[in-house]
Amino acid sequence: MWTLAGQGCWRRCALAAWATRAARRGLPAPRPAPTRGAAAESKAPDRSYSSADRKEKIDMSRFPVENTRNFSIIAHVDHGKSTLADRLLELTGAIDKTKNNKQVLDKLQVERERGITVKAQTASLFYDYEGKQYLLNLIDTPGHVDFSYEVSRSLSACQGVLLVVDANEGIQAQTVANFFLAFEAQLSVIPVINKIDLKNADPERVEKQIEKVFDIPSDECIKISAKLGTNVESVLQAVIKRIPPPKVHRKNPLRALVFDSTFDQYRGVIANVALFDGVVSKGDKIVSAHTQKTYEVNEVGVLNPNEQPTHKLYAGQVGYLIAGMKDVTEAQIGDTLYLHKQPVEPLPGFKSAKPMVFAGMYPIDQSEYNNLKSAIEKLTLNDSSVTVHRDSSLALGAGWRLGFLGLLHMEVFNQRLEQEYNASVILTTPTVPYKAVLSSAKLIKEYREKEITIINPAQFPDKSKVTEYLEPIVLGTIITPDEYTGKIMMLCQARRAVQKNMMYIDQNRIMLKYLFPLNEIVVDFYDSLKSLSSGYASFDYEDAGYQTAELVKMDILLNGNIVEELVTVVHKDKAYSAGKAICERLKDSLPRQLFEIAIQAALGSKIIARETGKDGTRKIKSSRKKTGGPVSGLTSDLGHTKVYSKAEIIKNGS
Ligand SMILES: Nc1nc2c(ncn2[C@@H]2O[C@H](COP(=O)(O)OP(=O)(O)OP(=O)(O)O)[C@@H](O)[C@H]2O)c(=O)[nH]1
Repeated sequence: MWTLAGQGCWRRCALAAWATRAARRGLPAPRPAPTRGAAAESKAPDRSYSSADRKEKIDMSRFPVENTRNFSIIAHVDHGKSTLADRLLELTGAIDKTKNNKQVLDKLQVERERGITVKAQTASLFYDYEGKQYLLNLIDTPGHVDFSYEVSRSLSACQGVLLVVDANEGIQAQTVANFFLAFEAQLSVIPVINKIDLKNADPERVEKQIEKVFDIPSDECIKISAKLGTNVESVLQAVIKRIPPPKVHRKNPLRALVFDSTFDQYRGVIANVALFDGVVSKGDKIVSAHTQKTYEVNEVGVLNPNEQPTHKLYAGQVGYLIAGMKDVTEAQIGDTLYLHKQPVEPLPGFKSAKPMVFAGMYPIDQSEYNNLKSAIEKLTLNDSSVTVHRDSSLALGAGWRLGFLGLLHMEVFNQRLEQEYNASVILTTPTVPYKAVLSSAKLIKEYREKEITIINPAQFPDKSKVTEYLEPIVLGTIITPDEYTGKIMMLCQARRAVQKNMMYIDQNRIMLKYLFPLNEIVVDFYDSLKSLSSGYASFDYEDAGYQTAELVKMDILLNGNIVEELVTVVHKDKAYSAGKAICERLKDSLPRQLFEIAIQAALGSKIIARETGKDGTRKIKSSRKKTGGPVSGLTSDLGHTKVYSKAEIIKNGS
């Protein structure tokens, strides 16, 4: 069994291993800052590669493996990753220095509107240092937990990371989660303390936190202001000195990992590749290990940060490749590309993402089904963490049941469908994936297995047909000033959480670890946590498997008829309060009718809550917030979101 002491022991072992590994890797101690002359020399970018010279193809053979570094920027949300990336792009001449450079790598409309990174973005930087030309491949990653799959994938193309920590906020929950992703991938970690220009910045306190939690000596921290550009040059130099070059072989046959891809309607699939072996150039015949199809390479290049064609790409380099793949199913993220007639052992690829919430997605009009299908296929090429199953509903017709990594992820996917593919959808109640161990021989025969996963509450099997139900659980990390600890503990208890660990990361900040049932945190836990800690507590979670739970299926009836799309699964102890909340919300949200509507929540044949709907029509506000906020479509949820009728959605056009 997992005990408090056990966990501490695990962390100590992990950190000890980390320290040994760092020492074994021979990470150099931080060197003295370069002399003014050296810094001034390295500051001048080599204009032969810069934005002024985009038409010339870059000769990538000028960058031997030992002069190549691949690194990601990781951090808690809003700690300044994208701002640091802007400064690094400016310093290396990839973009001109103007006041307008704000989060240049956040290219998607949704990222600009919400001010968050949702897609990892790559940029190849060219940098002269101590008389050598370096190729620095940077990947800017998202900070929010819902997009951590992007981070773990990006790390597979890197040998090191810049771990950015806000000098005022200090280590937060996602700093810890992201550090351990890098640690497990055995990457070199360079801690960067950002925002030292802030009035309340306390970089010395943050240094101590980093030493205590990650066992990284405080003199390895680099203190910067990404906003003002203070000391950013030393970050580039640390990348060169402390991150090892990739271990690759240019003389071996080509082995390229597709770590991201997008679909362009004119050019087909554009695959982002990291070359582990060999060379690839225009005209080469390549094979996809996944589909075994052969293609001719039309273009290769690097992102600087826009596409810049090159003659070739060499092992150790990260770039893009276009090879006439016209179908979105042809370029899978995680695929290995190799040269025709020179087969290689495919690279391990990526662990597939584990969806945390599922929701039904339907076209508003069934005649739009094929267009929506094509839009979902193209978008899931770019966001491979979304899982798609076909589904259908009596009221909504043919559609899909989509799996997302969280509610923000679901909202962002929905928003991207609207903005990038002009697709309007109806989205149903989000639900977490429950499991049931079947006892009914008939059902076992039907499903062909004893333990089934239920992603649609309408298909939740009756208690008489199962041995036990299981619910997904997560290990949550909360970091908070200690004055809020009591209130937070009460909140966690109310959410059926079990405390696993508690430690001070400095004099007045505490890190709590809890095992939570996923359905207790997926909707509004973060908002409650923020509000009772005046915004100071942060939260992150990771999958922790399943636990036995007393679950019940709750039907919602309108005038005695079960509405399949509103069926939910709840914990037995919370059924009454959840039923009451849903009925009350429905009463407020249903369109005005000429007659009374009985709104009921029922467990089997037993009615547990009732409201009478008369004139509850309310205008639907289409406000969007950074987290939470309504999604378009027919959604009730686990008792927190409004319920929109299909007619309302069409009428309001949201
Ligand atoms: N004062 C100050 N503000 C900064 C600094 N660096 C970033 N910021 C601000 O912090 C906010 C968040 O910066 P981003 O670069 O978007 O942070 P991020 O880590 O990329 O955010 P996500 O991608 O959403 O995780 C922005 O308002 C920046 O202007 C800094 O050095 N000093």
